[in-house]
Amino acid sequence: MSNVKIALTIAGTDPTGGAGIQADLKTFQEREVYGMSVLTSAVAQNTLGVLDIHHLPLDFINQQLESVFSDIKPNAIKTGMIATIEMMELISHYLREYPEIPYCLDPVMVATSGDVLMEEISQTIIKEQLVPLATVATPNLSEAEILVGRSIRTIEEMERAAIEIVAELGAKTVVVKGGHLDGEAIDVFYDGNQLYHLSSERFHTVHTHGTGCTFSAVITAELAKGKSIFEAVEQGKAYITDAIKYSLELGKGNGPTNHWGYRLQGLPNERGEK
Ligand SMILES: Nc1ncnc2c1ncn2[C@@H]1O[C@H](COP(=O)(O)OP(=O)(O)O)[C@@H](O)[C@H]1O
Ligand SMILES: Cc1ncc(COP(=O)(O)OP(=O)(O)O)c(N)n1
Repeated sequence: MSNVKIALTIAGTDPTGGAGIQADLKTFQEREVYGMSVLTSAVAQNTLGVLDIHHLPLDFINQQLESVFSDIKPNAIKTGMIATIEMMELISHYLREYPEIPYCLDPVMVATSGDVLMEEISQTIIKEQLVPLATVATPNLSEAEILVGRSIRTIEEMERAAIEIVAELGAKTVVVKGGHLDGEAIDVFYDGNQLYHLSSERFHTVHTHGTGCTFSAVITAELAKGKSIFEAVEQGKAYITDAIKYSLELGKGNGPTNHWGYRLQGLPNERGEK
């Protein structure tokens, strides 16, 4: 029996490879876990934005899930773009069947480009169906705002939202990501008992497409290896920091991060920063 650890992502696509399933699989590979993927929506997008979205038929998503679970059981699961209520219901059914598998919920709602990746009506359902199943949820500021129903502009407000997402919405733990605030890049982690700040310098770059996907994919990979949630989140922060620092300057808009950036630690980046 193989000892290899296995991570599954259930998400949409990015043909330019910076976000979605493509980013998740690259990250799984870099973290040395075997990556599997179930596709929810095919998205025509690039570094400038989203052109079009095609949702896969529900039956076909179900067949993909059946293909995976009837053959190769993952050690951890991540969900990204789940656009419709029907998809959420289907996926939550599988998650409930395997409560022993750690689950990282990246509640993807809107891309950095401003394009909507989830039907508005599904925003309520994600709260009810998916958040309570999450081992760790990783909302960015605007997603956390939708989850708690008020604006979040300060670290204290991030902390209050983190506590509420665990205590009232039922996630086991949460990271409220501060990528869209100013100053240091501070994420707030709440484990149900204690609040932690994960901070890094802020890089002044437009190349942050897919940061959230990549961050949550690292967390999933580390959970698949049996790491604690805190260790997984710390690793996610270290990895995404290097991925942004050594971003590849690709595309005409908000380019992707560098999924092998952590291997370049200590070297100067494209902007001459060490
Ligand atoms: N310019 C930046 N410099 C350093 N870290 C960043 C920057 N932008 C985002 N991050 C980090 O990347 C991760 C993803 O955050 P965020 O961009 O808020 O998520 P999303 O991509 O879901 O909007 C977080 O750990 C955040 O702190
Ligand atoms: C298919 C797909 N899933 C998720 C996203 C959003 O990715 P995220 O990591 O939040 O980064 P931005 O795109 O918002 O920079 C996506 N774009 N596509």
